[in-house]
Amino acid sequence: MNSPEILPDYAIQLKGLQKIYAAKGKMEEKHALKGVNLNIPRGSIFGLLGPNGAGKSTLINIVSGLVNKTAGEVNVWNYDLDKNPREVAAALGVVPQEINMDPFFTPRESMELTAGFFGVPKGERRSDEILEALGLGDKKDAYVRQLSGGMKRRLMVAKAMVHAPPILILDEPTAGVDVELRRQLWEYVKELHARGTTIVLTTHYLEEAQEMCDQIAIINHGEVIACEGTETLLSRMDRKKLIVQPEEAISNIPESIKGLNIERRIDGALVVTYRANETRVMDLLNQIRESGVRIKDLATEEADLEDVFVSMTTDA
Ligand SMILES: Nc1ncnc2c1ncn2[C@@H]1O[C@H](COP(=O)(O)OP(=O)(O)OP(=O)(O)O)[C@@H](O)[C@H]1O
Repeated sequence: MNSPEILPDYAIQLKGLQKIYAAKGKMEEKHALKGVNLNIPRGSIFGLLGPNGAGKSTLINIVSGLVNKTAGEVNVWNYDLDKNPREVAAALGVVPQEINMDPFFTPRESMELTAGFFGVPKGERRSDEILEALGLGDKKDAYVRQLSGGMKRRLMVAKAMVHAPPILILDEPTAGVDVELRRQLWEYVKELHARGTTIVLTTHYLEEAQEMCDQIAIINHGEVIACEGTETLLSRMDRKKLIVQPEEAISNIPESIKGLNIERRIDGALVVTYRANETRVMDLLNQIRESGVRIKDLATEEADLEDVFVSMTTDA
């Protein structure tokens, strides 16, 4: 696409974005987005996380023009969605959650059709190069119906990149994709990012988000409840875990340490979650020892995104 002269600070900006799905039949009206403000910096790998039904797909579908917003502003690559929908579409490559592809085309044909749709001149098309990069080089001329689920998903990514958009949006890109293919997909995404593409992704795999994303927004019930650098988000959570392996198996947690935030794992280990700011590990260990538990081994773990996510999205 023709980039505007001045590169935007933000790839995507949302202001007061609202979506109300009208009541239909037995379905009640649903306020799916309740005034979302979000700034997605150009050049970031931005993770959009939230429990099922939080509003992530609604948000992505509005930005990509599949769902009409009820109120608010959407700005993509300095273009207003209401005023310049075509420029917005050209700035985005969108990989939807569901695989939707014509089974009677080959990957190469499918790429060429999409390129034609976006008006990419023949001389500028890079279909083969993109298919190659996604590990589909030897499947270029196979019918889509002959591809495995993981291959189809990678073809969706390839198609989204056909017009070389500066922003790539991936909605749950690795659901149902095996480990090896996931790795391959992420390698390609990282490569695109290194070349300057802004990446926005939703994922249920928090580990993946933690590894991939430099910024993360957490959405819950249609509202953004956190939006920060991944490191900052993790450091805000001063929770740690102390994992104690007892000398002998314990059937019940001793009364005197039940007051701690303690759990017994399936493997018999006792896991105490504590706040590093408030509690010293030595004090915990002393309490455990005094309760009669003989300690065979121990370890500590930092909080991960999973902990942050659970603590933020669990309703009190
Ligand atoms: N077309 C629709 N009509 C009515 N309600 C809808 C429609 N699409 C989504 N919703 C509702 O809006 C809310 C947000 O849904 P959305 O799909 O955006 O969530 P999500 O965070 O993407 O969830 P998931 O991770 O399960 O895809 C949900 O309560 C959902 O039931």
